[in-house]
Amino acid sequence: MSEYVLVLFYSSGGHTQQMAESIAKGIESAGIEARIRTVPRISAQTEKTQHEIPDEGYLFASKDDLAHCSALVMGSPTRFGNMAAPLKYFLDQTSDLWLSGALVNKPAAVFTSSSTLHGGQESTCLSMQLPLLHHGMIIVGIPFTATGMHINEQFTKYEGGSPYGAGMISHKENLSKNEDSLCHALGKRVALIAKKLTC
Ligand SMILES: Cc1cc2nc3c(=O)[nH]c(=O)nc-3n(C[C@H](O)[C@H](O)[C@H](O)COP(=O)(O)O)c2cc1C
Repeated sequence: MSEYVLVLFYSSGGHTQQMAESIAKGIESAGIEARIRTVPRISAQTEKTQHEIPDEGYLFASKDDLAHCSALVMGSPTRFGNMAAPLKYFLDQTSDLWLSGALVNKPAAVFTSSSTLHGGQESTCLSMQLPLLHHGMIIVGIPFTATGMHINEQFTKYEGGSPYGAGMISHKENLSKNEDSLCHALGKRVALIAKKLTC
């Protein structure tokens, strides 16, 4: 079976998706396939349901995508300081993987995009790590030695990115240079750790 890192994200406005794509480039720079998958919006019983295959964009993740990955990088917009419900809904259907220990000892990292600097990026990253810890995954962060995390830059910048995970402040259209560099670094780091753990 081929080795891949699953980049699992939800995005309604495209910012978190940009991060997922940058992280995927970092993963592939380490010589492992990045499999990008999203999750459907949640709809109430009274609303129309979505097709199994989305009309556009990335495929929806299956539980098999998660069960067989070598590592996971998971991202969501910040929603009231926490992950968005569609991603949580996907995770809430993974009890069987928890019971079988399918994700135990696999590396995992998180990322988020929020509209403001103090809008809860860190609480979102930390709370996204909780279910992954329950699954027995090994949490990977971003060291301060990474370009864009240097202490002088952290003191002055109005950008996302922390030791807890990659971040993007979405008042602007695109990832800044530092944010992009931290997404890339996180993807590469997770992929390199996955390689070391599997060989
Ligand atoms: C219901 C809701 C809650 C949100 N909560 C926060 C928040 O707590 N802090 C914040 O800075 N931005 C918040 N936002 C803004 C989004 O985090 C931000 O626009 C994000 O970049 C969207 O990502 P996307 O383009 O990938 O969907 C919220 C947006 C929505 C719709």
